[in-house]
Amino acid sequence: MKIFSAKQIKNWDSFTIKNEPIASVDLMERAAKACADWILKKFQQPTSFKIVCGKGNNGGDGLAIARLLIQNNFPVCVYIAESPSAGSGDFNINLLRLKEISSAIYFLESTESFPAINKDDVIIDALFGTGLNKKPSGIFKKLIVHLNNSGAQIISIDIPSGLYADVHSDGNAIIQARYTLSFQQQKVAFLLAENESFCGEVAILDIGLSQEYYNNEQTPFELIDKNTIEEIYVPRKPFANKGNYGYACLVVGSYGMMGAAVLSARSCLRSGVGKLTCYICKEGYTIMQTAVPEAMCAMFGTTFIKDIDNLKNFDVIGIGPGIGRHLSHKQLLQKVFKNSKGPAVLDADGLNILSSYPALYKSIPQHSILTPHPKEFDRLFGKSENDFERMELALKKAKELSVYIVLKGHHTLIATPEGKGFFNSTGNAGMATAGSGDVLTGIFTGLLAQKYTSLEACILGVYLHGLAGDIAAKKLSKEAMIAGDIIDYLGDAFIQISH
Ligand SMILES: NC(=O)C1=CN([C@@H]2O[C@H](COP(=O)(O)OP(=O)(O)OC[C@H]3O[C@@H](n4cnc5c(N)ncnc54)[C@H](OP(=O)(O)O)[C@@H]3O)[C@@H](O)[C@H]2O)[C@@H](O)CC1
Ligand SMILES: Nc1ncnc2c1ncn2[C@@H]1O[C@H](COP(=O)(O)OP(=O)(O)O)[C@@H](O)[C@H]1O
Ligand SMILES: [K+]
Repeated sequence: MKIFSAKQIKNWDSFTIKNEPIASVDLMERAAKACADWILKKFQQPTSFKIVCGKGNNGGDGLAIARLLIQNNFPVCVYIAESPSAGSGDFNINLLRLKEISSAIYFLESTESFPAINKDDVIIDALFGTGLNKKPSGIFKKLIVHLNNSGAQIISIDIPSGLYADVHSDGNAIIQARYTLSFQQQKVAFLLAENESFCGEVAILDIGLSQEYYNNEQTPFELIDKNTIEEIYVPRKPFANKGNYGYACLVVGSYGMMGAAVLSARSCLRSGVGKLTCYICKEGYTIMQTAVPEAMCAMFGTTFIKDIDNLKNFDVIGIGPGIGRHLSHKQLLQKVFKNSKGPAVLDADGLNILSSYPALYKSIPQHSILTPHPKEFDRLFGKSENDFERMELALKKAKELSVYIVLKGHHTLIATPEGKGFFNSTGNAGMATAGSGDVLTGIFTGLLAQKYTSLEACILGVYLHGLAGDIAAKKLSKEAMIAGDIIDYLGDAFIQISH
């Protein structure tokens, strides 16, 4: 699903109004109705709502929601933050409509007029939406702090007030919502870790914006969903033999870190690869042959010997999980780069070694997949001040090096050489456990070996990994699940996407 910027959403809104056609106030009513329906499902009588509105269309939404809740017999008080700006047209229409059925409408002109809020009240935040055009200051800033300090649950309409949709919000006073009810689609700001404490649970409400605009409008950002996966996934052919599904190599593990090797080997095999050889240190031989009998093993000395022969035999090489940081690994990386038939997969200490030798960056095979978590990313490309900056840098570096950068997190970002950013929609905090990343490396390696393109392997890989993690969390809990469980449920994840 495409993710549009605030400006594009505004244009989408106007396009819908003009081409559906629908009056803008009726579109606002549709948005308010979607919010009110969600709220009515969630909250029972006698919840008392305090709705805080600005004077733009976000405030207009708030006024319309107030009317709909009052019509459903909920106690509602409305507070309008005064400002020199005139209310928007649809705000004014909705104010008149509300005045016909309620007198509990108050204008906030100073801190003294701020309402006392009971912890059991539910606040609806309709102060600013995507039209936020400067840092909230003065009474607005104080109001946001007052609402956050109240201890009451806050439902933000469209976006937590004070948060920018497409750029870093640089110290803004921002509403800390328990729920955000946003229209039509996700916003980039919701997908970045730095905004977690503001957005709460995000619900996306369909308000019927134009499909035609959606189809024709270009955007660099997409959220990976079921539809994306349906276009990529290729079912196995009935007459296939293992030669059809590739020969993968994993350069993994070292003394004390054979677990990473085992996890990546198991997940590679469980991703459908035809054949796998693991290059491991000699201390790991028995471990690997016992834990993963399906994988073949080739051995190095204690810390990997300088040469790996026969790398050219493989369709794809994945390197990194558990290899540690040994001096000889520079040569190892060089060998892998030189002998890769196509893209390679680089993870963990593979990336850390790379970051010590920036001169090697330009010899990374084209369209390789780099899978850093934010700290590894910063080591590779320098420290970023915030998540937006890191995201932009990932897009820039992916283009510059012609690689796919999988920046891991809650919504993992795939930055492509074409300048696109795909956010993952599966996965959960139960996956924040040692070894989850090793599992992902195995999946990418397995998918690449099966001739998925790098982009397809990235998209399918992160989605399956997260989905298997979601199934594991459901069966075992986020706390008790471990990385090996993600592998155990990969099969269920494949079954889900293939139906
Ligand atoms: N698009 C859709 O699909 C649909 C969108 N809809 C809704 O419209 C919303 C967008 O509405 P919008 O464009 O009127 O902007 P909005 O967020 O109300 O803010 C503008 C107001 O805030 C003020 N203001 C801004 N920053 C400020 C600051 N720091 N400090 C103080 N004031 C500040 C600004 O004043 P100004 O600066 O212009 O004087 C103006 O009064 C969107 O989020 C969604 O809720 C739905 O109704 C229908 C479907
Ligand atoms: N809170 C979370 N929500 C969703 N996915 C997560 C979360 N925490 C971690 N993950 C996923 O788990 C994996 C962790 O990788 P990484 O940090 O390399 O771990 P390790 O080095 O222990 O294997 C990544 O794919 C990441 O996206
Ligand atoms: K809001």
